[in-house]
Amino acid sequence: MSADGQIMDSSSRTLEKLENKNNKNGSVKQVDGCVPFSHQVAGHKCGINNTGVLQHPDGTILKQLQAPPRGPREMNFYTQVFAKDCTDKRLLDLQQHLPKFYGTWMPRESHELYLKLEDVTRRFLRPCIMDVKIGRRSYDPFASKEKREEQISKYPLMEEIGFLLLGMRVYQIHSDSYITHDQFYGRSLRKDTLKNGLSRFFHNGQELQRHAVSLIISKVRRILRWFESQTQLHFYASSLLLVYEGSPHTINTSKHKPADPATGHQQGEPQSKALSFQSSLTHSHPYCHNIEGNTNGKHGASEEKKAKEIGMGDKKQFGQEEAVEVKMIDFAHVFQSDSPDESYMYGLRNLLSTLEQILKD
Ligand SMILES: Nc1ncnc2c1ncn2[C@@H]1O[C@H](COP(=O)(O)OP(=O)(O)OP(=O)(O)O)[C@@H](O)[C@H]1O
Ligand SMILES: O=P(O)(O)O[C@@H]1[C@H](O)[C@H](O)[C@@H](OP(=O)(O)O)[C@H](OP(=O)(O)O)[C@H]1O
Repeated sequence: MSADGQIMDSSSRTLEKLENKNNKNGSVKQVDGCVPFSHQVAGHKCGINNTGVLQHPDGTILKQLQAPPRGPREMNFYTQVFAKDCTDKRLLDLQQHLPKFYGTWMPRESHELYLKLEDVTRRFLRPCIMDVKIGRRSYDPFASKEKREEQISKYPLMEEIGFLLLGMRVYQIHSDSYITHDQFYGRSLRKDTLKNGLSRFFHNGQELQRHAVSLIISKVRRILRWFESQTQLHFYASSLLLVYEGSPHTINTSKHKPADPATGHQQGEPQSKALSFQSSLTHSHPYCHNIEGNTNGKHGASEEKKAKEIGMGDKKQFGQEEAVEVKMIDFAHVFQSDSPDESYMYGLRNLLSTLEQILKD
């Protein structure tokens, strides 16, 4: 559902309205069937219980508009790129690198606005997810001195490295659980530990998922090509969301396709070729700080449930392309320009060369 309306300043009150406080039984009452999105690995957390991004019952995700100017800027960006009458070839080309945008959404009893977006993790059974901030500066040209200093102090190496791991979640085959790393893990990485730090994202506890690395490299290269072809936009403090399938299960082309939340029409689906990520072992890394509970039983069942929900039957099959996803997200600081976005491209190139190094080892 789309909702026109005045853009409101975002605040922690929103989710209090959206998701009424715990009732006497301790359970959380949801409004409009929306629940906290379980695959968020970074970003602002707002509302009660520190909930951040929400998931709509139709499978899309809802990102609350941030306070102006950030929220309206992000909304305008999505609106411009996905405008039905858009004829700008560069923007049309950009669409494939973004989550699909389904307009704005408003809870029934609130005037708070949300962006309604494709869930990039949706088709995966056990999505391994990483959020990487790209660029040499994580503040925009209009940032105050304080903001600049604050951002620089968080990761002084940003200028030299050009990217920062903000968070990740990696499925571990043996334990049927996820390892997570937060922004402090990313900030702990130095030039000499960056490659191993990044490689943790591709390690399932048994082996390095080399195939996922190379598929992600090709998708990042495509995004780089888009940047090389355009001079009209500059992206600051924007991220790449990298996703690959952590489940060892493959296969079974579905007869049923998930519905497109915008149209109710069925969406495209993964093709039929099986994919197995096979590779050699890498070293373990000292920064692992959190292992999410064993997923046996609970998550095993939810994997099956999800497979059914997304119409994949008991198992899932990916073509090469569909086995990974790389999308640009977080557009609160995108500005018009008339020159190439050298800072973002620097970050992409360094990310690519670090990924290539991982493959060479
Ligand atoms: N379209 C999407 N599909 C799946 N997950 C998403 C999507 N958009 C965002 N997320 C999840 O939500 C997190 C936060 O998103 P995003 O970076 O847009 O929020 P933010 O609050 O603006 O971030 P920041 O605090 O870095 O500015 C991401 O790290 C990712 O885990
Ligand atoms: O990673 P952390 O420590 O959570 O820091 C936040 C992160 O750098 C966000 O990217 C930034 O939002 P912007 O990119 O939109 O500036 C936010 O600024 P904020 O505190 O001003 O919201 C920071 O607090």
